[in-house]
Amino acid sequence: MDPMSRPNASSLQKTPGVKTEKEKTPVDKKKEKKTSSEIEREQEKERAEKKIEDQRRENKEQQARDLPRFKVGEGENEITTSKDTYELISCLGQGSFGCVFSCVRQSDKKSFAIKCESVHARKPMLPHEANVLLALNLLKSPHFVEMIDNGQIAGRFQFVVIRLVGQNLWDVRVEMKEKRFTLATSLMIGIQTLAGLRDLHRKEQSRKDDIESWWYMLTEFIVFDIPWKKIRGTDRDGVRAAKWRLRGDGAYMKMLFHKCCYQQMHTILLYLDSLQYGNIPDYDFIYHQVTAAASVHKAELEAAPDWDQKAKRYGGPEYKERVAYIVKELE
Ligand SMILES: Nc1ncnc2c1ncn2[C@@H]1O[C@H](COP(=O)(O)OP(=O)(O)OP(=O)(O)O)[C@@H](O)[C@H]1O
Repeated sequence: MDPMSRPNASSLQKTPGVKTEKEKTPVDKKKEKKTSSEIEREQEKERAEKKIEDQRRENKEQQARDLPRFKVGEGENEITTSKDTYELISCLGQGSFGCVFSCVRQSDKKSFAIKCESVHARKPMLPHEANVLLALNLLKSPHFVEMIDNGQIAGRFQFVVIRLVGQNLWDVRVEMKEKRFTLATSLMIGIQTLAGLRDLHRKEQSRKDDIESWWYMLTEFIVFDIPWKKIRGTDRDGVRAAKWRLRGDGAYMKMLFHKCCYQQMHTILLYLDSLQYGNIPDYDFIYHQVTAAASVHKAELEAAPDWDQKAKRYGGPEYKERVAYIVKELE
């Protein structure tokens, strides 16, 4: 034996946390002894998981290849429909299912946004979104962008051309000082998004659920340091559990809104919990709770929003009460 390879005292030293043969109990030994069918099952599971993962990756790569291969000044930077040609200018963002570009309509040089989705998307969303936009455009809702054109590049992607708007609220908020909105702006956003949901809910069934999501959005704006902020992302169950705690734990809810708006936000949540899935929520009641919160805390809803301090006052659409709830019109 080569003396260099002979085991020495140090190589036989026990690894911390690992039991020696002598220390192992019968249960430990049983655990170690996997039957061949158990090993096979495990290997099969691993192979199946890898296959799913590979398919997912391939599908994503395929989708990326389908979308416009855009590069400023070169690449694919024009999309033509039967109505017009749109020159792509820049990439505005990527959603969960495609990408959005700013573009210029060639006939009149007006700017728009163009939203594209691969025809290989696993759960196509754009056709549904286009239908919803069309219906909302018929209703002339000021809370949704106008869709002016749509089409498809065969085998590659489908697209809608919509009005170009400003940055999304998330990005606007991140750019704010302290990354948060003032109470007045938060409540004003609450009112506008509530009115938007009310318009949207003239096609839709999930009204209660949507208003509940709206409530959590507004809570994040008002409270800022929400308990589920740190667990956002992958841990959906953690977020759900933290949100549900608000329902059963009165003290927790009070603590969350200890600075302001407890009364009104609590009333809205109790009201939402009293609704059934198919009920049409009383949007005006919720609106009155938000305006009550503004008045109690002296938040001026007519003031210029945080992102537009040059404006003298808020210039967006106003919440209209007692709007007739026309469900039939779109059916
Ligand atoms: N009409 C538009 N005008 C200007 N920017 C837009 C417009 N539509 C979308 N964007 C930008 O593109 C980004 C992606 O939009 P998209 O609608 O695909 O996804 P999202 O609404 O952010 O998320 P999700 O994929 O969950 O719906 C938006 O966050 C926004 O910054």
